[in-house]
Amino acid sequence: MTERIISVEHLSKRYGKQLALNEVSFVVEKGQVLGVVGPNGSGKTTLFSILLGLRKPNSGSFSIFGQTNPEDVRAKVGVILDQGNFYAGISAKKNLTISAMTKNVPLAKVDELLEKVGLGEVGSKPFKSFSYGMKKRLEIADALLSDPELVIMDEPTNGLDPEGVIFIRELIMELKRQGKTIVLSSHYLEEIQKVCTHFLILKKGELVFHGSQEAVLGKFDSLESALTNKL
Ligand SMILES: Nc1ncnc2c1ncn2[C@@H]1O[C@H](COP(=O)(O)OP(=O)(O)OP(=O)(O)O)[C@@H](O)[C@H]1O
Repeated sequence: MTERIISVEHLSKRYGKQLALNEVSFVVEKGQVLGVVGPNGSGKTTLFSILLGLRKPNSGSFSIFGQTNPEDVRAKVGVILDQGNFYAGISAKKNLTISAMTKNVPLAKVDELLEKVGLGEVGSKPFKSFSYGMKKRLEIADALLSDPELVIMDEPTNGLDPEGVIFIRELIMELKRQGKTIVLSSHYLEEIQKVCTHFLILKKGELVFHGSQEAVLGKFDSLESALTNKL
C-alpha cells in the first residue's frame, strides 16, 4: 500500500499583486523522488518555503506525514537550502556537534556524516574557511543527522563542480534505495532526469504537469521538451 508523505491542496501565494502560486495541488508518496522544475520565478522556492513553514500561503492547505504544522514533523524532515546556519569561526565538526546536540542525535553520527559527505579530513577547519561546495556538503551532513524520512533540497547542485554534482546524484540514489522520499528543485534538467521518479512542472505559479518519469517521457521526448512545450 502506498503511504502519503506530502499532500498539497489548492495552495496559493501572493506577494502583493504578484501571484507566485495558483491553486497548486499534488501528492507525494513514500519512496518517490520528485523533481520540481520550472523557469525562474515560477514558484519553486515559494512552494518549498511554504512546505517548510517559512511562509504562509494565502489559501489552500498542505500536510506532511499527515500533520498540518511543519514544526510537528521537523525531526522527520531533512532540509538542504543554501549553506545553512553555521557559526563562521568554529570548525565544521563543532558546528555539526552543536546541531547534533540540539537534535538529540548521538554524537557518533557527527564523524560518520563528515566522512560520508567527504569532509572527514577538513572537519577541524573553521566553517568560514570552507569553499561554497564544502559549505554545501556540511549543510547536507546537517540535514542527514537525524536520519530523516523526507529530504527537501532546493537546487542542491547549484554552484557545485562536476564532482559535487556526482556526489549529490549518488547521495540521492542512496537515499532512494533506503526508501526515503525526496523532493528537490533544479534547473539542471539532464541531471534531475537521472534521479527523479516523478516531476512537477511549474510555470508562472501554475502547476502545468505532475506525473511519473514514464508519463513525462511517454508524452514528450525529454524533460526539456516538456518544459519548453506550451503545456
Ligand atoms: N519576497 C518576495 N516578495 C515579492 N515577490 C516575491 C518574493 N519572493 C518571490 N517573489 C516572486 O514570486 C514569484 C515566484 O518566485 P520564486 O522565488 O518562488 O520562484 P522560483 O521558481 O524559485 O525561481 P528561481 O528559479 O529563480 O529560483 C516570482 O515572480 C518572484 O518575483
